Amino acid sequence: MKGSRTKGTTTIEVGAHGVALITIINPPVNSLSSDVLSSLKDSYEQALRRDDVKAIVITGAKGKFSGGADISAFEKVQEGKVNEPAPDFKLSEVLGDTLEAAKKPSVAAIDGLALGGGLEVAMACHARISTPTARLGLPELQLGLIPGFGAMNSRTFDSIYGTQRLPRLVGIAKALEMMLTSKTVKGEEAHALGLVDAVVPPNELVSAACQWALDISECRRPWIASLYKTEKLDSLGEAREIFKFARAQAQKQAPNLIHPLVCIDVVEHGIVSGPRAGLYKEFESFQELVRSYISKSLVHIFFSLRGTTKIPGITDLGLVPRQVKKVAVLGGGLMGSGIATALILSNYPVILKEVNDQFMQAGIGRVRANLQSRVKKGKMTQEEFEKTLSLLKGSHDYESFIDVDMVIEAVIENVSLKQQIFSDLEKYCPPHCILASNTSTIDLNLIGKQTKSQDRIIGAHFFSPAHVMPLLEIVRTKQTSPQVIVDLMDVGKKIRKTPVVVGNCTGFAVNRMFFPYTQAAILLVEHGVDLYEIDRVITKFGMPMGPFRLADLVGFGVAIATGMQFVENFAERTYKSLLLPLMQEDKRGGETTRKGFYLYDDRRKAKPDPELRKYIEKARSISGVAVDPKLARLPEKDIVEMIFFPVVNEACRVFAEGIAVKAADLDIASVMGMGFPPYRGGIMFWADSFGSKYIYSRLEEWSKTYGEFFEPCAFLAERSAKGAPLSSPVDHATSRL
Ligand SMILES: C[C@H](O)CC(=O)SCCNC(=O)CCNC(=O)[C@H](O)C(C)(C)COP(=O)(O)OP(=O)(O)OC[C@H]1O[C@@H](n2cnc3c(N)ncnc32)[C@H](O)[C@@H]1OP(=O)(O)O
Repeated sequence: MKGSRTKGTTTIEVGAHGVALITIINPPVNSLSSDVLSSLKDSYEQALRRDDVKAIVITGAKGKFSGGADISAFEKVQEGKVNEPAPDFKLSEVLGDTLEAAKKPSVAAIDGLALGGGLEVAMACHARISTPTARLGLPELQLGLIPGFGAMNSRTFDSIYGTQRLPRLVGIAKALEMMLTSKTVKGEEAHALGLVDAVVPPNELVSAACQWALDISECRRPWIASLYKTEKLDSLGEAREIFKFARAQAQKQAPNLIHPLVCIDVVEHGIVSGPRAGLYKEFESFQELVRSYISKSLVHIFFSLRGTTKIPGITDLGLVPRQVKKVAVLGGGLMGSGIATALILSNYPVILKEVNDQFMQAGIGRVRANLQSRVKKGKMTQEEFEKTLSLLKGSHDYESFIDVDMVIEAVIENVSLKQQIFSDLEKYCPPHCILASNTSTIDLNLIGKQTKSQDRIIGAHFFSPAHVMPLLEIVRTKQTSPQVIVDLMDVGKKIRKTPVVVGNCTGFAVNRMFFPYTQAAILLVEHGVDLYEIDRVITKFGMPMGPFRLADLVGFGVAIATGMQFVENFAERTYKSLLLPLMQEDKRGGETTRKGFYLYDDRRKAKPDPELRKYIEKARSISGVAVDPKLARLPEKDIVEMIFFPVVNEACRVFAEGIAVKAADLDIASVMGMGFPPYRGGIMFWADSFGSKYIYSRLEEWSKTYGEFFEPCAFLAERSAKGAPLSSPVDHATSRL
């Protein structure tokens, strides 16, 4: 699959007017594989040699300029399969610019996208013409890299160098913003910034670019080498201030990441010491970064994200998703209203059903508030607000369900209530209608037990707030039909969620991984680790918040109810503690009650509470646990391991049971559902950086001292005995899929 992307070519066509049109062809995004680059260099040299060519236009086939360097090539470097970048890189090669210093002018004709190396090629041309909808950007930082195309391809097509050209075209501050946020700009904005020279409709793109190239060659327009432009550059003093501010921002936003700082250093070096020195630094830094753990992790996440939609036996059957025209959501609470918001934002007409008018109005009110907050943030106009909200209709009965194509049930986690609802749905909805439940823990077979519609029952597990969180856990039972899975995946994609398809069990994949996360934290606290220290260390590790701050946010009611499901189903590995119930008894229910593990002021700012000691001591005495002096002085590294290795242990069980098709799906589920830092590659990828033997031995050691909660599972024992990675495919899983 990834291998097929390394092909590709370019074509060259010389028109009567003397312009050579070079087209990059490498579907689906015209990535710059080494084959494409060699061919680009050949075509370019041919154009330079030919007497009938006065000027050159570079474009991309099928309305896409280029999605940048071939990311699978980085993966090969990272896996040690190839030894690129070329070790025989010489500065003379840098000086021998292929594009910018050539004797004939070149113009980039940009439609669709010009990203990363794609934009770098365009910036090395002497002018750029784009369509209004084209997206231009340098998103390399998302892959743990810096724009450094020349470094990667010094043998074939050298001196493209994005970190040096973008500041000279759009100014230092805007260039840093574009690189550090990886955000793209559209044609018109790119024009206003000076990144492109003209914006034209798609059907005029190539002819306008050809004319522009001729104009340059015939001296009617300026011949501009962006590397040597200076008018957009600030004075050195101003530039230093911009770099200082950017560094402070980068450190604040991503304290664990080095590559944003490297990017700033490289840009600064080019400004202070000149573009050539900047180019050399870019090359050196790129070589280091491409082999870094962070880049490996982020490249792994890039492909794993796209891999979630490839499910053997489902997505390879050639099924076409059916059109879902109308959706009903049952329950207007926090989840139901969030789901309805996500749907109407993507233009799905939605019926929101509640038990009575009061609840229905409250549900619609929540949707309205969700949309209003978008208006406030400038993400939506008032007119769009009205139009979007008009897609939502309230109802208290099932009469209007006669023509819905999908129902998503989002009522409270009560088995008999859900069973009743699904029996009703079977009666009122058309026979093709998809019957989905947003349950976060309950077995779907139980929910659909009283129906004959098991083949169209499916889990659509959203994460709160549902209109914001990017993950959609799609749960299939053994009876769910492949067509229904494909339909829900399609709706998921349309509402901009990443769907991860998992098997049916209590807690599915994400909540099963979450369960030991909170449990381990409570166990450590009862054994003497400071609660706020745990949250601090876990946040420093890269989670959006620590386990206790999260419990406050979710609310103790939900946390206790979910916990009960796990106690019932996985009693042997549950650490039983009364800490949460004791606090709840005292009306400390988390953030909504202004008191949980933290105290909250009017602006929801969390503050530690010394009072907590009394609850911890009481819970400790009920559990019969004594403070372990060793744990009271636990180093940060051990806190991280004692919290996350139990999560790895559960992820291994989920994988071994076949709940997840591949380990990479658990990486995505952990990143998008739990907030696990993407630059650590996801839970299984991170675990493999320690090795199965190490994790197994640590868990075994702790299980002897602190009990069954830590006991390593059979899968971990087996992988450890073989010294095998945890993420290698499972051979004999008793698949639940
Ligand atoms: C040295 C240089 O400075 C470094 C670089 O240039 S690094 C590369 C910079 N470019 C990027 O980061 C862009 C990455 N790609 C994207 O953001 C998106 O794919 C896109 C906006 C181009 C297209 O999005 P979308 O239409 O939703 O398609 P998407 O599903 O993401 O991609 C389609 C296929 O192209 C592949 N693909 C996309 N960009 C690719 C790339 N640059 N290299 C290799 N494969 C790529 C995807 O893996 C996917 O493959 P699959 O069908 O086998 O799963």
